[in-house]
Amino acid sequence: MTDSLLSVRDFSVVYDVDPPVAAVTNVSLDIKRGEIVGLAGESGCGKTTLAYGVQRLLKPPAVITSGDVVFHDESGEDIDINALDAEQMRRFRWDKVSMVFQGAMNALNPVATIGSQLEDVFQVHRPGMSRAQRKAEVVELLEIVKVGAQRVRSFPHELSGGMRQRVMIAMALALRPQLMIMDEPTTALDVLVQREILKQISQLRHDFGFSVVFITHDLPLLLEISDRIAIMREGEIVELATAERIWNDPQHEYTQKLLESFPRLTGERGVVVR
Ligand SMILES: Nc1ncnc2c1ncn2[C@@H]1O[C@H](COP(=O)(O)OP(=O)(O)OP(=O)(O)O)[C@@H](O)[C@H]1O
Repeated sequence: MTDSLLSVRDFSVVYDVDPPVAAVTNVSLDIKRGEIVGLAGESGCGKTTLAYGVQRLLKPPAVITSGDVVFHDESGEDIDINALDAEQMRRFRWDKVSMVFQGAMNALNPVATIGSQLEDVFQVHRPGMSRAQRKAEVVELLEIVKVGAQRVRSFPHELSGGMRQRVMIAMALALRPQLMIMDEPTTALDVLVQREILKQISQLRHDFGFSVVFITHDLPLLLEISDRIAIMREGEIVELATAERIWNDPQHEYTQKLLESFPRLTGERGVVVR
């Protein structure tokens, strides 16, 4: 089994508008098994387009103009994502790769309990599961993400933003995927709640062994949580290195500028606790 979980080669996406926007240009990236890769860069640099693109989640006017994406499954099989049909892709997305979207916590159905929404995931993707098994899985998930099983009958509005986001993480975790893509998962939350959730994501990946692609414009946050960080600028990855290296010895001028743009990093060393 290879150490690499997802290999992206020469991946490019253009928005076919007038004039066309080259949102992602020739990106190559390997995500290793069990690692957290941060994707950082200013708004509009192409982070979301890249993350959605590799999962074939983009809609017109987006056009993938080049690139290969291969998923190295834990079974040993290599899955060429370009070659999957719509149904295979749909299954792949939840089973192998799951996603926590920007503002996901507001995507919960307001008139259904969180327990029933979690159960739905199993009903759709594990149709052979009994009702009792589904309920047991939901209880376990709520415990894992520290929402607590007693909340199973709560409606989304009865939970805080942080709790709702934990429910979304539980949903993304439900089918035990090998990769979780998180797009600004904590941006809407206050700093303390954000920290707790980050700690938990880090702990969960140790417990379950999945990899994480963590997207945010918040570089200080990525320095804390990531093993490696890819710095994106205008559709290209300009630097990819360990978090330590990005922090202590950034090579690219743009990375240096980006680090300087965060006042909480330019103060005393050691502001970043890893
Ligand atoms: N539907 C679209 N039509 C045309 N251009 C688009 C479309 N969606 C995104 N773009 C452009 O593609 C580029 C990359 O956008 P993208 O949303 O991927 O960046 P991002 O780094 O994720 O930004 P943010 O952090 O604000 O989400 C930007 O220049 C954006 O304006």
